[in-house]
Amino acid sequence: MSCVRAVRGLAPVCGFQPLAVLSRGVSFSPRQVTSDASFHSVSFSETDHPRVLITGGLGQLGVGLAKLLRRQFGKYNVILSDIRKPSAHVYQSGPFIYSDILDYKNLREIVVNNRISWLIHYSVLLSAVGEDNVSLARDVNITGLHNVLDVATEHGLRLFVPSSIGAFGPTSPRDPTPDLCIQRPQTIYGVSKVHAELMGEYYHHRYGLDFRCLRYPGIISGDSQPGGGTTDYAVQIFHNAVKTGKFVCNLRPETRLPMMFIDDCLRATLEVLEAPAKTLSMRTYNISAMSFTPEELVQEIRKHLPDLQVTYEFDPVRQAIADSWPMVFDDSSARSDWGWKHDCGLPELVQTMLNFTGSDSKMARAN
Ligand SMILES: NC(=O)c1ccc[n+]([C@@H]2O[C@H](COP(=O)([O-])OP(=O)(O)OC[C@H]3O[C@@H](n4cnc5c(N)ncnc54)[C@H](O)[C@@H]3O)[C@@H](O)[C@H]2O)c1
Ligand SMILES: C[C@@H](O)[C@H](N)C(=O)O
Repeated sequence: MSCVRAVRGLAPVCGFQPLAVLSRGVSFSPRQVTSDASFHSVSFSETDHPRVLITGGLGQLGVGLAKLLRRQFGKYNVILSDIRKPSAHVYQSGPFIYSDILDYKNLREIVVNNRISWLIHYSVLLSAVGEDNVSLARDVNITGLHNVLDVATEHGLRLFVPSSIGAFGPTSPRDPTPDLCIQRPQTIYGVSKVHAELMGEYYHHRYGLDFRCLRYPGIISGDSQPGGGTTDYAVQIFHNAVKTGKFVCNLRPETRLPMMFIDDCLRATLEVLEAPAKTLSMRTYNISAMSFTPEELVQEIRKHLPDLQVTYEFDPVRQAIADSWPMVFDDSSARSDWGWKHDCGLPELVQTMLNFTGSDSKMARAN
């Protein structure tokens, strides 16, 4: 069995609620917003489909999300953006635009000129690279978030910001970790994620911003590389297993972390974005699929590649981060509120990843 499934049909979604609106340097009332066309968000009755902007879209998750959303809403209704140069394939597959999340005016211009109605905020420095450059992580993850919150509020956008298992810390309950509990993360990444959750919920409460947030586990993908996180080993092992038959793991064998296949993660994102507001009892949800240790992953891969050789040389920074994160994620609220259900467990994940990396390396050898 592999982890491939059709996306649910598009349900109609409601527009933003015209409560008091926040604007940089300008304060205006809901009535003024309605009368000023240049500040009015696109309502779904005008277009049928949302107009989507994805920030930080050239990382591990953005290209896959754009592909999914373009299938659902049309190629030209989904714009990828980043500060990096896209590959020829990405550039040819749909609209791409340069956007530095720290440039507020540029962000606003893109939203206005393209009549954006959904903003999906993926720009980030992940947990391990964030510890290498705290000041940049603070800028991108916190100042960038402020820019996105303001532009989304000002223009009545639906805003999705992912959080992470990294939003929890050593004093959180780790097995299982519920939606609501102590959150005292010990990384700049985790601190910025708690900040994003709280700011988004505050803007929802204070200004009516349609903020939606999922706490993703470590995400495993075949056709995109992770960007410097603690869970990266669980992607890299497949590439090494297929190419060289050897892998050096930077976490200890018994380190248990929640993980998810990318297709489940992206589908969850679309589902929560489409969920009628009345089904959301919260604005920030845990989502989960499986939890495993490096040792358990190796055992599962060895069912297909019995000669795989693995050694463990743990990286102290990543190990300390992993030891402070949830081991098992409780996502019962997402399941009961808006019907979240994962498709892919560990055996299916391994089969799917080996199919992908195997065919990928055969193609590379043939070229
Ligand atoms: N991948 C995972 O396992 C995982 C797990 C939990 C949560 N998340 C969250 O999902 C989102 C996407 O994650 P990802 O794995 O694709 O991240 P990634 O690190 O792979 O990609 C992040 C992107 O942000 C871009 N970026 C950096 N600085 C920027 C700036 N100033 N302006 C615009 N873009 C900038 C980078 O160029 C990069 O392409 C993030 O919010 C992340 O925290 C990811
Ligand atoms: C878990 C997640 O947020 C990311 N993959 C990281 O390890 O930093």
